[in-house]
Amino acid sequence: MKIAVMGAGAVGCYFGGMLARAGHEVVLIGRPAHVEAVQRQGLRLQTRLFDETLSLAASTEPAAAAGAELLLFCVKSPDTEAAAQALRPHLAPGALLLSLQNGVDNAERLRELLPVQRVSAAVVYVATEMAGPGHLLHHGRGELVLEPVAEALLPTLALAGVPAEISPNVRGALWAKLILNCAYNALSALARLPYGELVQRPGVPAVMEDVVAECVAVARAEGVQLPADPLIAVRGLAQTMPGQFSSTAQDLMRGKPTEIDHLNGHVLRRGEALGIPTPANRVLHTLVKLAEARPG
Ligand SMILES: NC(=O)C1=CN([C@@H]2O[C@H](COP(=O)(O)OP(=O)(O)OC[C@H]3O[C@@H](n4cnc5c(N)ncnc54)[C@H](OP(=O)(O)O)[C@@H]3O)[C@@H](O)[C@H]2O)C=CC1
Ligand SMILES: CC(C)(CO)C(=O)C(=O)O
Repeated sequence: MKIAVMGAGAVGCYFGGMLARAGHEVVLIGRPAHVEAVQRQGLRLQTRLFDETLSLAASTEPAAAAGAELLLFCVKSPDTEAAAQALRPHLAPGALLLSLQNGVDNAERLRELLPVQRVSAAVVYVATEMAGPGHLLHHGRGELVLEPVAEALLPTLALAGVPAEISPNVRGALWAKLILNCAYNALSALARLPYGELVQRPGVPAVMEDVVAECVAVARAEGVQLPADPLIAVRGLAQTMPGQFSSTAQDLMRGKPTEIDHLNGHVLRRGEALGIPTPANRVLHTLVKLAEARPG
């Protein structure tokens, strides 16, 4: 299968790399530093189970997606519009596009922006990072939950070592992940603490409960069916990932823009539209925006 990855970063290089390793014709579309490294010396895929360097195509040009049957859309949520506009002229209408992104509305936005008939949101359960140009470091997991439109892809993913399942309630699963992000990401970023220490600090569990209650109220008003009790999931995350810093913390530490507008920011915008107060989410969103704007 010809596969294009838009956004050759931590998620794109992992899933694109796994598919290339299974023999598919994969092209990574990304920024010059990563692309040049992959062109020069291949993609190093350092996972928990193996450490291999793969030879695969890489380009800085969205035109490299021409002819792809499958697109993995893996940019951060604030980059969705720009990346989609760049891809738009090069997509075949019959292609299947998977949005491998956090946030709950990327697939919806892509359906409006792109001429492809099949778009599926993917809930991504993986921990990966770019250890350097052309070097992907995988810390664990790697499963996807997809919409029914992507069902035909399951055998291909399974053969590539990517466990995936189809859910009729991907929206609920995306919201469940959004609630974890709303509870942890901003607090971990602002306090610069990993989850295990964060939840030990006075006041933090109570703030998280307020954040979750607001998210649940907005989700219910949106007609979202949450698959499980979000508060139990939130309490569990610090136990399963005690050493983890949120992606928002990592972005701020690297001086990069965060996805906060699509996390707590999304909840507060939907809350405003639906007449549901979201003061805890609003404060966290504003504090992260202030931290993001701090020079250096
Ligand atoms: N990393 C993880 O473990 C997980 C991430 N996610 C989600 O997956 C999504 C992707 O995250 P992640 O892979 O970590 O992010 P990264 O920043 O590592 O990767 C995205 C890459 O795409 C590049 N990019 C952005 N726009 C374009 C463009 N128009 N053309 C070419 N390249 C572009 C970025 O460059 P630049 O930085 O220069 O803009 C960056 O290199 C996010 O929504 C994230 O929340 C979900 C679960 C786990
Ligand atoms: C689930 C969580 C909170 C894990 O770190 C995450 O998705 C993130 O950091 O963005």
